[in-house]
Amino acid sequence: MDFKEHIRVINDFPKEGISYKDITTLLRNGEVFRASIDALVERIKPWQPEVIVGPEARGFLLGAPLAYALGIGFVPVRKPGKLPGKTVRETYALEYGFDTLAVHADAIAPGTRVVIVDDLLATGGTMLATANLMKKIGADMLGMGFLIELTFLNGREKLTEYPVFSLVQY
Ligand SMILES: O=P(O)(O)OC[C@H]1O[C@H](OP(=O)(O)OP(=O)(O)O)[C@H](O)[C@@H]1O
Ligand SMILES: Nc1ncnc2[nH]cnc12
Repeated sequence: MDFKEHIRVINDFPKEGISYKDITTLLRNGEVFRASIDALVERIKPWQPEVIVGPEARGFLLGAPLAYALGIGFVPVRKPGKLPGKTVRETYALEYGFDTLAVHADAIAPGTRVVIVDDLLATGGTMLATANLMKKIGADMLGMGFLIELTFLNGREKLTEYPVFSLVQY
């Protein structure tokens, strides 16, 4: 399956100079959506994770069905002020701005085998912040998977501690 054919590219969104990779066109096609989850399952199952972690918002769209397919739990990493319990936080830089991420402090028991999934790797700031949150709560980080990687932004250089894969590259 050529996932790129189903990803819409919109130039100058959300700011001039950004070539936005829109996955809504992939998600709305049931066959392609399922194939993308199946492809993630194939890559991630051998790592034998106990929990999938996904950052808000697009990490939920792939992470939750992936966890369901693997028959394991899903832990959301959220933007601040959204989680009701005690949280740990990390601030990070985006391709277009700054943000903070938070996770419930008790979301994952120390030593739990965790894989993080997101739709897209750009500068790597989101994934590094998510990995740092996992470190803070004592998770055993097995690796990270992405649907899309923007290779020219060298996000992988921030993530050299971990195995990283992506299904399509720009
Ligand atoms: O590698 P980075 O430079 O950190 O960029 C990648 C992140 O940017 C996008 O999320 P965004 O923050 O736009 O939020 P959204 O998922 O709520 O749309 C994307 O879904 C990744 O999470
Ligand atoms: N170019 C891009 N397209 C879609 N989502 C993004 N997140 C960060 N950079 C992005």
